[in-house]
Amino acid sequence: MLKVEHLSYEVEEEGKRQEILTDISFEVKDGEMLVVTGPNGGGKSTIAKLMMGLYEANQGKIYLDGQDISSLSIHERAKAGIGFAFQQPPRFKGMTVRRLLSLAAGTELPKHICCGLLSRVGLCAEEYLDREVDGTLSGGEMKRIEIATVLVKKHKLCIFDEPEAGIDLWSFAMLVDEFEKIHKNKKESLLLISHQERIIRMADRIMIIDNGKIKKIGPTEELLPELTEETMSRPYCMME
Ligand SMILES: Nc1ncnc2c1ncn2[C@@H]1O[C@H](COP(=O)(O)OP(=O)(O)OP(=O)(O)O)[C@@H](O)[C@H]1O
Repeated sequence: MLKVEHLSYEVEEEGKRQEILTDISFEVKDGEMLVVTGPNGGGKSTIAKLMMGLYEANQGKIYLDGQDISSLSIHERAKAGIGFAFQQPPRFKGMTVRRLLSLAAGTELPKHICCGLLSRVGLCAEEYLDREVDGTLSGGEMKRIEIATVLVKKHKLCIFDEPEAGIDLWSFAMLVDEFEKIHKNKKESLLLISHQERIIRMADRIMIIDNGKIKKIGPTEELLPELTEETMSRPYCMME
């Protein structure tokens, strides 16, 4: 289980301190799917980056299965069982897709396993295995390859930051199926940041982040009607 207690994060810009997140506390239980949503700039990606270890919180603690992981590096958190896919995946010149998948798996993967993984995210495997993970891949291709690096092995917690961004409708449907499978298996917990109604509907619970604070957190059946109503009356809107 992931347990987050009183997390705050601030940055310094031109000598002025700016609070990005204030007193964030929540849990993701074993096998649970928590979807984080809310207006642009609210602080969702910052939460994901704090969980991954890309940023260090100014205050608060993060526990994974009771272990305090607050000061562990990205690498150590990955070893502790956190898998993550960024909103904008990094590119690695000189590294092939097959090598990247093997690195994520922690073992040299045979061709048929790599092909199976790429097919799960809607990529025609043979075409991509020897491609470099560099600027020649489109945003949507890169995004799907990164999602495949999370699917490559079991994690205690998988974090996906806006997996829908830049993905075509056909591939998106396949990704939703993958998330559903993980969710039904109940062997991994899911923390998904999304604006997509299909993903939000799959959640066990929803957390709405607005202006650096938890605006609401609760069961999907309770929050979804409110969320739908609210988005109709303000500019923030969920994608159907
Ligand atoms: N290092 C930083 N320096 C200054 N401001 C930052 C920094 N990181 C994040 N911010 C600001 O913090 C706020 C939250 O950003 P974040 O990316 O977490 O929002 P978000 O909810 O994920 O938004 P979106 O839905 O657009 O992806 C934004 O206003 C952003 O500009």
